[in-house]
Amino acid sequence: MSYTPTTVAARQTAQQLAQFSRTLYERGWMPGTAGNLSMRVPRAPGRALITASGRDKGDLRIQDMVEIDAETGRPSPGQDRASAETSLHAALYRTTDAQAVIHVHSPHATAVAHRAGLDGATSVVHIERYELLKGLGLDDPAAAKLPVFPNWARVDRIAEDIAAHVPADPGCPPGLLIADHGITVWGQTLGQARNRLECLEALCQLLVLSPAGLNVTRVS
Ligand SMILES: CSCCC(=O)C(=O)COP(=O)(O)O
Ligand SMILES: [Zn+2]
Repeated sequence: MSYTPTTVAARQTAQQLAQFSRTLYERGWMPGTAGNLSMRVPRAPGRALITASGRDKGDLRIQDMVEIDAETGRPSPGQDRASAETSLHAALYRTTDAQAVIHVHSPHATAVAHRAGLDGATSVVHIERYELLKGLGLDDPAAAKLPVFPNWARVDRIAEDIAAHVPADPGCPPGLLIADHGITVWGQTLGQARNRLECLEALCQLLVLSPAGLNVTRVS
């Protein structure tokens, strides 16, 4: 059954998600139904909305959202199928201060995720010196260690890797890559998450353009 908001805050959240999704789709970052967005619902502790699975992300409506428990990803009963990647969002709500999470398949981040992914192990891409690092809100804006997680077929396993790594690494930016797949970014608002996404996508573009190549180290 399609989603019907029961509060003004929930309606506004659903509208925001649909609008952001359209913008990201139009940039070419959510091609062919790829990508998913979620946001905690203001004044509804523990609740979040996430995009339904398999929808055209350039043409979402309020009804295309699914209400979930933010930290477990469990959907409220009787709704459409939540994003297949809901557990990634839940892992970030559980382990960070995220209020909003964006997952897209933007081209440069995905290219870096393809090159830097290791077979069955987590790695980090070292990003240094670029001014754009200041857009990530890190304690040390001179360097970031962008993690790259294996793209396990079982999405819950990727979520377990994320929950184990992200809170444990102080150099970890508010974003991560999944090998051969895409990028996930979070923030205190959807706007902040989008700005961080723009910085990381631009940084990945610079890494792809740089003749120095990628500086990748293995974590596990
Ligand atoms: C067509 S891309 C394959 C699935 C994916 O990676 C994605 O981001 C979209 O999945 P969802 O279930 O959220 O539509
Ligand atoms: Zn994806």
